[in-house]
Amino acid sequence: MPTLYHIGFGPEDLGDPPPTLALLSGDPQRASQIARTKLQKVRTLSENRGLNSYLGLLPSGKPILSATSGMGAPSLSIVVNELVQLGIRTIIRVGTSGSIQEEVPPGSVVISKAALCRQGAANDIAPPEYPASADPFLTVALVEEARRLGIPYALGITASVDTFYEGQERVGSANPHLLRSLQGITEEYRHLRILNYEMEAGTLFKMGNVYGFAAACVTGVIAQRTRAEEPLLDAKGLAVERAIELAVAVAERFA
Ligand SMILES: O=P(O)(O)O[C@H]1O[C@H](CO)[C@@H](O)[C@H]1O
Ligand SMILES: O=c1cc[nH]c(=O)[nH]1
Repeated sequence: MPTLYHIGFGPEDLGDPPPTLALLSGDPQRASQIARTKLQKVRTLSENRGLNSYLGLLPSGKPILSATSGMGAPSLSIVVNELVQLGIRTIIRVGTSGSIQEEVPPGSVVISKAALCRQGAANDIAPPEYPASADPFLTVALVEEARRLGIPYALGITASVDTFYEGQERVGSANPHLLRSLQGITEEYRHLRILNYEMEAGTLFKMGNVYGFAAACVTGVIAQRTRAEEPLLDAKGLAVERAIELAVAVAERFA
């Protein structure tokens, strides 16, 4: 098999034994942070299109990938498809999200057991009503590690949508008109006990169920939508560090 077109590396780049688990960040800087701070003997596989991918060893010596999905489901779907073609069988999304519940504070993490998947790309993979559910074993492991490490977490349902502004009911943006169908949607989701907004988990979960790989998602909470629309940069560092620490601890158990 040649180099995969978008991710920019192929089977011959993966070493022996090749990794079967990938930590997948939306942000290439986070993929790099994971590699730099948590892995040993790191090799940059590609920085094609900003889809930075790193191969490295966990402290136990097991190889994993730290890769980038880019923002949103279309980009994630391409990266995940190509990673699975290369033999990846476990994917943990390490992301950021905005809380819509008062009791899920910035700086904490959300472990998604399933997603409300309002994402167009996912409809090319399975019907809208197909379950966007996370792998139960990975998800329980994330909860166990959060408890062991003393990381504040919430376990629940995530809303995965296609847009950061309109789809997450942000009104203070360049768009002067929020569709009537989106006005009040956050309040409705709050009553449905959805915890947070982000932009990839639902499609990742559906892909996991259809393709037959294990998928999970942990996101650091960087916005409190019960109070404001803007991301809180002061909370971001800790939230992301916690999400990374959890994902790496679970990777040790599943790689
Ligand atoms: O921080 P990442 O992993 O990119 O995740 C979140 O951040 C981006 C929006 O700011 C979207 O990709 C959303 O899902
Ligand atoms: O509010 C937020 C924060 C991060 N990512 C999102 O998609 N929404």
